[in-house]
Amino acid sequence: LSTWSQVEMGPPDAILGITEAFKRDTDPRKMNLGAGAYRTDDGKPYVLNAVKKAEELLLAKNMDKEYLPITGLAKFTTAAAELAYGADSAALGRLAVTQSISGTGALRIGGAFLQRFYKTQPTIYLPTPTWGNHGAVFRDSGLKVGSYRYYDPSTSGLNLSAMLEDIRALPRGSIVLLHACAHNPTGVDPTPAQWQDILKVVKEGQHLAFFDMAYQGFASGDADRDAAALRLFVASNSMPVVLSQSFAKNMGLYGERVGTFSVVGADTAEKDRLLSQIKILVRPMYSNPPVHGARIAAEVLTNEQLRAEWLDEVKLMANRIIGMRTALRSRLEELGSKKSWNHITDQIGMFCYTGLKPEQVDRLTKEFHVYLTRDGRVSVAGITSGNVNYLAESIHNVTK
Ligand SMILES: Cc1[nH+]cc(COP(=O)(O)O)c(CN[C@@H](CCC(=O)O)C(=O)O)c1O
Repeated sequence: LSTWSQVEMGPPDAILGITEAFKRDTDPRKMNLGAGAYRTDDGKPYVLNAVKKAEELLLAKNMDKEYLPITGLAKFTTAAAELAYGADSAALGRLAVTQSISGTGALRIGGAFLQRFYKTQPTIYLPTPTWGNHGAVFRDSGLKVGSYRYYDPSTSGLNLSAMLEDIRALPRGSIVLLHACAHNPTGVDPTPAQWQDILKVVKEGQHLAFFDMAYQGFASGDADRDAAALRLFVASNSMPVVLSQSFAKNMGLYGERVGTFSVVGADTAEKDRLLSQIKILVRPMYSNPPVHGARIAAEVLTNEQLRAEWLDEVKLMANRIIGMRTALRSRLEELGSKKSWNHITDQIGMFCYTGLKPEQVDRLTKEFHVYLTRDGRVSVAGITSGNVNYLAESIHNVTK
């Protein structure tokens, strides 16, 4: 009898498993609208020019491969924090920031940190729906996981009153996870005025705001605009704020795993204490982070020319996605679809929450070779001018 005979076969990942199924499909019409990874209009992954130039500059420097400090490359974490909080933010001087293994790693450090230092047996409350991996990351961090209402299927928009009601009802001092911009999977973001309402109830409940910012710049094409909610909460200085930041999408550094986790401290002395404990937590987790991606991101963020080019490319990616939203919606309307598709262009960021039912998704995949997650989420980045008509016809066929 093998040592591992009791180990069962686990299910494929709800998101990453879609790409595996897509790769197995041999039909030439196949489309991968699963994982949130940017594709150009010819359907290819995109390595930003700013990133390529940064790598050339790095190569010329003949750098060594020594260990980074536990909290990573300071040149990167400093620049990344400024990007997120704003270069003029009063919080920067008292911010405990560490490099992380992209956004997922930042969430995991955050979960572990809060489990160890934030009250006893804390619960984190996630929007309904939320990114498919959030629950597992925080459960595996030892947190209890709850939820609050967020999306309104009847309007394909935000159910603000329900969200505020649920947050008001949370136990005092709960952890509330908030998507800073480009909500995944719905693409539904609160307006600036709605963020003010959310701030008010988080403050009243003395809750901790855990911002997950995985798409800064990618949502609106404007990095400052996409960070507005985070900066609003930090500037209010009225509740604890922590942030997980990812450069996977906005810098195209997916596989380089580049991100940060940060805690806003009360002052520099507190920042030092926080950092000392984050180091003690990270050291036995993975000791220190990968160097190459952080060097690329630091180069792009601190070299004026590369930074400007990068911001142009982020806007280019965001605009291509917005263009595909418009093309898909108008094609569906041209086909005479009786359903309302306004939400396709009202929603923002990488994803469109189509409202397709799981059985309609199954038909899209089986009959039309269109791959997307069963909740009906479409990664708009996978849509191109070459396949948008076929996609519209396929969706029309399963929703008639
Ligand atoms: C909200 C959110 N937070 C964190 C992450 C973590 O990303 P990373 O920096 O690579 O660790 C992602 C990626 N989610 C998209 C990418 C694939 C994945 O699920 O992972 C997605 O939902 O498709 C998010 O959508």
